Amino acid sequence: MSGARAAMEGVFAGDRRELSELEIAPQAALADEVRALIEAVIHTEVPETELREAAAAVAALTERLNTARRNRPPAARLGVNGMVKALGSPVTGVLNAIAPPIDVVTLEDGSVHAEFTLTDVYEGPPTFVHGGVSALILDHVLGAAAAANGTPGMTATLDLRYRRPTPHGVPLVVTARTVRNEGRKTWADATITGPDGRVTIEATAMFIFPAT
Ligand SMILES: CCCCCCCCCCCCCC(=O)SCCNC(=O)CCNC(=O)[C@H](O)C(C)(C)COP(=O)(O)OP(=O)(O)OC[C@H]1O[C@@H](n2cnc3c(N)ncnc32)[C@H](O)[C@@H]1OP(=O)(O)O
Repeated sequence: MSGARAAMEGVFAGDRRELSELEIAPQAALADEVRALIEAVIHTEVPETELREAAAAVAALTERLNTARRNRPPAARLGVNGMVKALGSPVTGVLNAIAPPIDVVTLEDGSVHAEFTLTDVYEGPPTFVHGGVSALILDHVLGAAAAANGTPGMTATLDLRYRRPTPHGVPLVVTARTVRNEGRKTWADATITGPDGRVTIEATAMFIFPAT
């Protein structure tokens, strides 16, 4: 079995250490603090001596956390369809400080939906979200829609149409749905919508369940 096929099998099978909600909470709280730290590092104007002290303090913390490590990011069976959620996902992972994180829900009609706000940590052009960050989020929700359809796959193609800039610091909506499946291939469509109700990005992707 190739790495890709094994990864897809893992979407539905529990092949990772699974944490309970009680185990997740304190580690998610730590990730929240690190998220705030990332923002503070970008915006701080404290003097150089304080920056050096802060760097040493963070290095000491990292060393402390590394005294007991897992060899893979953990998962939790909190999703629908018996799907396992990757707690370290850069989009939805509550344990990943670089994830916003976005809470993606599956609706009764099989589409997936999330409401979220991105801070200027994800800025590309001034005041707007980086296009690559939007692509990351869209790839994820498109993949989640394919998985929610019972047909997960690796992203084979991802097409984006950036219709207008996506602002940060305001509520955004992302939705995705599976539109077609043929054998190992699944197609899905998605949009990101701004607070004025206008679509900022349209996306379509094709996912392939690996042969081997
Ligand atoms: C822990 C769990 C968490 C769960 C969370 C759930 C949500 C997760 C959301 C995460 C979302 C994030 C997701 C991610 O980030 S996935 C990461 C990004 N994607 C990749 O890295 C994919 C890399 N590529 C591959 O692994 C393989 O090439 C794949 C699997 C895609 C195909 O390799 P395979 O060996 O199986 O294919 P085949 O050669 O037998 O060809 C079969 C057919 O497909 C056609 N074809 C092939 N490639 C392409 C292409 N690129 N465009 C168009 N067509 C293509 C080909 O012509 C043929 O067509 P036909 O002749 O039959 O007509």
